[in-house]
Amino acid sequence: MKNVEHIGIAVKNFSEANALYHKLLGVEPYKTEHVASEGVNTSFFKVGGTKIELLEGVNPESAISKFIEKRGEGIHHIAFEVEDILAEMERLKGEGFTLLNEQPKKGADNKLVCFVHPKSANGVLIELTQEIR
Ligand SMILES: CC[C@@H](C(=O)O)C(=O)SCCNC(=O)CCNC(=O)[C@H](O)C(C)(C)COP(=O)(O)OP(=O)(O)OC[C@H]1O[C@@H](n2cnc3c(N)ncnc32)[C@H](O)[C@@H]1OP(=O)(O)O
Ligand SMILES: [Co+2]
Repeated sequence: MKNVEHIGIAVKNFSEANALYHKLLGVEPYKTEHVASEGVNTSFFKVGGTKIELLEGVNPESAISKFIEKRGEGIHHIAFEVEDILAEMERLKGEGFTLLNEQPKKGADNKLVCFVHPKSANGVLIELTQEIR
């Protein structure tokens, strides 16, 4: 694992949350992206060497909508950047973590991603990300 690539924050109102983080961080999001496969709208803010990813669910089945329904708004996941996602998935499986996808899938911001179940990681949803080269 290289660095914390982003922190994902679940929000109810995307435009209000973007305005708030703009005020908080003093920068505009450098990108917004709809990811249909996850049922989310995302926006990304650069902060130091990492990023904040705001996530809004666009349908009730989205992981973000379910999370907000159960637990309210807030930190949803931590994403770590990896050099070789397949190798890292194998390593984590070997260490007893529960992976939520068998194969890397396309995430936002030009990344391949894989999630680790929060129940196998002290209640924290972990995302592995590898840049698509
Ligand atoms: C935009 C793409 C990508 C990127 O490029 O960055 C993203 O970040 S997408 C982000 C959204 N996508 C995902 O989160 C995909 C992975 N998540 C899942 O597969 C599911 O959300 C889940 C983690 C398996 C939970 O789904 P499910 O079991 O259907 O939901 P429940 O509501 O029943 O939850 C079960 C249990 O887990 C707790 N939970 C759920 N989400 C989280 C979380 N983010 N962090 C910590 N705990 C979480 C939930 O509270 C339930 O616990 P109990 O109530 O104790 O049973
Ligand atoms: Co993410």
